[in-house]
Amino acid sequence: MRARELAWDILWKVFAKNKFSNHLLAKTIELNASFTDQDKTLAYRIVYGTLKNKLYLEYIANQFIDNRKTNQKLQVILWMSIYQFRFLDRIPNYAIVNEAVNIGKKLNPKYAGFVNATLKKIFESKEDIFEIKLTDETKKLSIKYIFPLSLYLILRNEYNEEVARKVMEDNLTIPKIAFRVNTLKITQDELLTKYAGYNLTKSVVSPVGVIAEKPVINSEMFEEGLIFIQDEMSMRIAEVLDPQETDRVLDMCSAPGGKTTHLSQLMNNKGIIDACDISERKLNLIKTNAKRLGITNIYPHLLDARKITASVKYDKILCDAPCSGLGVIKRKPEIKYHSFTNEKLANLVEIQEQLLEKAYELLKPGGILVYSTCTFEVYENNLQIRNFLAKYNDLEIIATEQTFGYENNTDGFY
Ligand SMILES: C[S@@+](CC[C@H](N)C(=O)[O-])C[C@H]1O[C@@H](n2cnc3c(N)ncnc32)[C@H](O)[C@@H]1O
Repeated sequence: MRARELAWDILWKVFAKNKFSNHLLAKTIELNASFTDQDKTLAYRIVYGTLKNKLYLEYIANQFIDNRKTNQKLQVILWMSIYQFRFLDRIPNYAIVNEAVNIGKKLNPKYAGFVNATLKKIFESKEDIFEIKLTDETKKLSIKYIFPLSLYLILRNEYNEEVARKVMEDNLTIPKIAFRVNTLKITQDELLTKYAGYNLTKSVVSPVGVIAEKPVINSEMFEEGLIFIQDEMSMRIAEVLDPQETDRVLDMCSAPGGKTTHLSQLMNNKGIIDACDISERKLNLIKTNAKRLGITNIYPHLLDARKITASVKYDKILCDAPCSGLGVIKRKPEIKYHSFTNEKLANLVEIQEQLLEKAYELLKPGGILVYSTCTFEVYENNLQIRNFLAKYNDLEIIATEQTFGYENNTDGFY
């Protein structure tokens, strides 16, 4: 499989089957051992570039096709070809067209002519096809910021125009490369000195956060378990729970272990952390991560946390609930395009409510519960907690906070 074919395959699965591009890219590249570094870079750039700009690319393509009558597989070929034409230097037009025609031909020999003719028409057009000429201001904003109209309206209704604009602008910025120092092995200052070549700076959001100017995945500091790659705002969650060395802690939805390994770090690798998750694949990542970081006080359980039947009660509980993920669209642009229906929202809200019920049952009197999500959707956040508190008069709220990604160029969290 060649780079563009691979990119098409991944984009198709993201758009048609709600899959996540990072998993698909990692898996497919692993399976294609013959891929050169150049192939990998091109595949990454086309996948992320097309995803990030999809609404704009679609707007351009729709000036040349009837999108209601054109098969979506063909539309994906057009979007990724327009992306290369508009945003990638040094790729000759004939190479873009040839590769696109080959992908079309493989899908259906009849597609080749359509792809060839449409792309030639687009590439030979005047520059003004790239201007957004819509008169409806809301639709124009949606394309300008590459932000689905439905999400813009949710933000506007649930917050206000200013917040909506800032979230939309932020969604186009490049996320920072952030990681957490594993203080079980090294201090933040020691790490900064040892790896000065990475131009590392201290985070202003978390005392163990660090920002790097270049990727740190598979670096020596990563392999040696000195760091955990994590968004800075996500680090705040374990810090807010503030677990102690003698605590018994429950992390209800813990995989792949970002917050649970941080909890362990804050507990000096002492006490007990019961870490549940329903995904076996992701739970295995906790084991791998804990091993790399030198952590031994986490006990992973493959379990639906709503069905925990433990007789023990916990000093501290973290409920980092499954959610709509709208706070992480800067890092995972596909979330914007996954359909966000009322039915899906209602289902998530119900699961979150059931998790909170279980947390209440398992919390010691005087214990502390942190409920967190990576979304700005109020039904999953403020309203969820308001309903929860209304049910029990022995619960007291210590603090609530909704953060948006635009405040510190982080992910958005509740
Ligand atoms: C937001 S992610 C957790 C991220 C994790 N806390 C971290 O910091 O790395 C939500 C997790 O909830 C898990 N999940 C969903 N429903 C669950 C349930 N009923 N019980 C336990 N885990 C669940 C998902 O598999 C997913 O890994």
